[in-house]
Amino acid sequence: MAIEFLKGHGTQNDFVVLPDPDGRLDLTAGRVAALCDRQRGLGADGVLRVVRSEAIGLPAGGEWFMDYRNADGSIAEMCGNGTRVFARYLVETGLVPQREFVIGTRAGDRPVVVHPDLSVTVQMGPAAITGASVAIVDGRNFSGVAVNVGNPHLVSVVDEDIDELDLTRPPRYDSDFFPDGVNLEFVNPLGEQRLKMRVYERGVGETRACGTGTVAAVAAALHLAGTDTGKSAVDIPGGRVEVTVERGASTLTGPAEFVARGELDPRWWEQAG
Ligand SMILES: N[C@@H](CCC[C@H](N)C(=O)O)C(=O)O
Repeated sequence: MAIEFLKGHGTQNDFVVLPDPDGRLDLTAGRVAALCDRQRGLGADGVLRVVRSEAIGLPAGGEWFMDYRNADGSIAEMCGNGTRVFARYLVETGLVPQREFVIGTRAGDRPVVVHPDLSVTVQMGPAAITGASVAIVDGRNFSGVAVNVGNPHLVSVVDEDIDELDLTRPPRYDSDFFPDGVNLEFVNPLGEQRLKMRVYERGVGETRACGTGTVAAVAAALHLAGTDTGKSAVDIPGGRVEVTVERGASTLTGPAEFVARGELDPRWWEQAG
C-alpha cells in the first residue's frame, strides 16, 4: 500500500501530514518518532493523521479528526498550529467543500475558517487558568501561570530578554502539579497588545512556534493584568500569530504552509514500526 505524506508548517511549527481517511495506517509511536527524526526520517515537530472520525470510532462533531502526535511518539490532546495546517489541507484537497467547518480533536471540536489568503482562524475553546507553578531553567526559578487550552501549559512572564534563556536542555517543572507533563512558555511583553514568546514543548523540545502556547501566553498575560478578555499579536521565532481571549473562548489566527508531498518508502515504514 502506498503511503502518501505531505510536509507542512504553521509559523515553522512543522508537521508530517498523513492522509488516512479510512483509518488503515498502523501509526505506532515508533513510526511517529522515526518520521519526525530530522536525520533518519522526514523531520518534524509532530504528525497530523487525517482520518474520518467515524473510521476510528472517536466522538467528534466534524467529519474529520486531527490525530495529533508529538515528535517523541506521544499523543497530545490538541495542536493549534497543526489545526491550521490540517484545515488548509482539507480545503485544498477538496475533502471539505466549504471554508468554515469543524475539526475534531482529542480536546473537543474546533471550528475553523480558511481565509482567502489561506491563513486560518481556529476557535480554540476556553483558555482556563488552573493555578500557579514554577519552571526551572538552568537552576533558576521562573514563576508561571498554569493554563489549560485542551493541553497543559505553564506560562512565565519574565523580566530578562527571553532570547538569553538556554532552552537546549529541558526545563524542570513540578511533576506533581503536571502529572502528564506540560508545555513551558517564556514571555516578554512588548507593549500594548504584543508579546514575544519562546516555548519548550512537551514531547518535542524547543519549537519555533506553538499555537496552544500562544493562546496560553495571552490568557496568562491578561490574567496577570487582572482581566480575562483581550487580544494580542504574539511574535515567536517562526513568525507571528494573532490571538483573542474572552471568557470561555479564544481564537488563533495565522498562516498554514505546505512544502512538499510524496510517498513513503514501504520498506522504511515496515522497519520503522
Ligand atoms: N505545537 C502545538 C502543540 C503540540 C502538543 C504539545 N506538544 C503537547 O504535548 O501538549 C501547538 O501548536 O499547539
